[in-house]
Amino acid sequence: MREQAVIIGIAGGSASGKTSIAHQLYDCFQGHHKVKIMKQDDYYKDQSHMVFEERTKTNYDHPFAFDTDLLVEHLKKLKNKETILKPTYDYTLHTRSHITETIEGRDVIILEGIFVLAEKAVRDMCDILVYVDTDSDIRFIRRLRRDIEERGRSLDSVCKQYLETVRPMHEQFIEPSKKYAHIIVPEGGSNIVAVDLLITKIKSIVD
Ligand SMILES: Nc1ncnc2c1ncn2[C@@H]1O[C@H](COP(=O)(O)OP(=O)(O)O)[C@@H](O)[C@H]1O
Ligand SMILES: Nc1ccn([C@@H]2O[C@H](COP(=O)(O)O)[C@@H](O)[C@H]2O)c(=O)n1
Repeated sequence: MREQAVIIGIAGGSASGKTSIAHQLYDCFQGHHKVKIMKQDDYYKDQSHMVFEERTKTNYDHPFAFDTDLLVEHLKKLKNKETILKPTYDYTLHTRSHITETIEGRDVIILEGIFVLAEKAVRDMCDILVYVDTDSDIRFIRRLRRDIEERGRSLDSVCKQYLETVRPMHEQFIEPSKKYAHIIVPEGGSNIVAVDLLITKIKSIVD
């Protein structure tokens, strides 16, 4: 087994299927290796000093919304299989939760998030860079359903946020970051062939 962890970065638009692919990779490797899924969203800046109303106005699709310095610091430690104390995020409150997770050294780190490819310091930490490419209408429908069911949002708030920030920021930052990908996966987690190829490639590095 390698002395350093292998870091797989998975980027793509909101609701493109990053989490689904991350879980498929996790399920494949976890019996043989120590694996951890890391969510870039856990590194959204803490906003507990702001009132809730103010937090709803943040642009969550701009790089400034993230504490990228902390994420990179943690990735460096994870690369060397050192332990980190990872923050966790609460989408219903728009800020960090009080829970901190201790993550000990792992062989494989699967990092997923909208800016994994767009942020140079983050992508430079990854051994394999994946972009999940799913059409925007499909992503919007999935996001609408998910945000209402799981993130405590209303139909109006999802539509407003999508038009005001999610869509323009996707076009400005996320879509252009596709050029940094080693592998582009159309149709997200339902693309079994692409996920199989990805698994084969990761195995060749890890084993
Ligand atoms: N291939 C698919 N077909 C139908 N729904 C999907 C598919 N992939 C993901 N979803 C759903 O879409 C939503 C977003 O998927 P997810 O993998 O969490 O995307 P991301 O991590 O990119 O935001 C989730 O509710 C998930 O269940
Ligand atoms: N308080 C927040 C924080 C983030 N978001 C949205 O989450 C999206 C990223 O997560 P995915 O699982 O969809 O990749 C991003 O587009 C933010 O708009 C939010 O709505 N509220």
